[in-house]
Amino acid sequence: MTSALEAHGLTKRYGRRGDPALADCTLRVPAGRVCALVGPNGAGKSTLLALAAGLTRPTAGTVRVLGTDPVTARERVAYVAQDKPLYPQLTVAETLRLGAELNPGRWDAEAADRVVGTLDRAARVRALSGGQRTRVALALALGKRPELLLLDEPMADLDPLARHQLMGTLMADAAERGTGIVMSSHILSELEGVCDHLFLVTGGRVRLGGGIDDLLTAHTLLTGPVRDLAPHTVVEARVTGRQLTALVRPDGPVDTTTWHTTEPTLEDLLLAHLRSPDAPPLLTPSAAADADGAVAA
Ligand SMILES: Nc1ncnc2c1ncn2[C@@H]1O[C@H](COP(=O)(O)OP(=O)(O)OP(=O)(O)O)[C@@H](O)[C@H]1O
Repeated sequence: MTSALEAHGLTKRYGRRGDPALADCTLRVPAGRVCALVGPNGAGKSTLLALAAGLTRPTAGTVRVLGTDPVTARERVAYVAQDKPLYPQLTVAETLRLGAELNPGRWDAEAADRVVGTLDRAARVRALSGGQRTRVALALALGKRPELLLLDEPMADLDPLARHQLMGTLMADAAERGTGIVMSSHILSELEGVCDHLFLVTGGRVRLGGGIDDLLTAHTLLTGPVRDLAPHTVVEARVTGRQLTALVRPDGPVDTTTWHTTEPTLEDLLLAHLRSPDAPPLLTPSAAADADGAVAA
């Protein structure tokens, strides 16, 4: 099965000095999935999206999009950058016309129109609010009928109602046409129930990646007495008085006579990994790409 995005040893260094923005990333996003890219400021999320969009070249390693190199894939991919670049002097209607002209044979005026919603078509882009501009940028992206949408913090400046509405439109479209989506976001509540895949990036490295259900079931929250947690892999352990609370990746059955176990929420999982930078990385099989470039089963 073709991957939406596949990276092998992908590294990006902007200058000669300092740490790379992205370091030796090997990952795979299966086609047709809705994938979240999360991580703190400066983690490398935008860099990964820009590499996938073919806007910048890797310093080392490779990235492939829809089975080909990102520049060749551009026609089949829509990318909405964090700053949503648009022509400020054009009206909304002129911007949509430009979208149609730039995408002959592909343009879906109806889809673009749905995203623009009630926005005044005669308004100039420069007179729009940040959230309204986001609508226009997303309309251009969706109107292109892409096979893959790369969205860099798409909902950051939308009000809650608009966010909910637009997310609904995007997801309905993705479900109907099998469009893949890879989007970065800081808003965890925006992702839960919407995304089926997730990558957590910190310091330019992928810490966690795969199907969200697989990631959740690979972890267990334990509470109980302060005891050795071996043989389980400990992501985070905290002691309050005589009680231990730990997020572990079980290695074999957990002793439920000693520990009370629950499945973590997505937020538990992400926060524990963010607080424990030394926890070993984990990619589930669907997110892992073999070192020789072949896709893992
Ligand atoms: N054009 C650039 N020139 C130099 N350094 C850059 C450039 N773009 C990004 N960086 C650096 O690369 C690192 C990763 O930045 P990136 O924008 O990819 O992070 P991010 O995870 O998207 O952050 P945020 O959540 O704040 O948007 C940061 O240290 C940033 O300063």
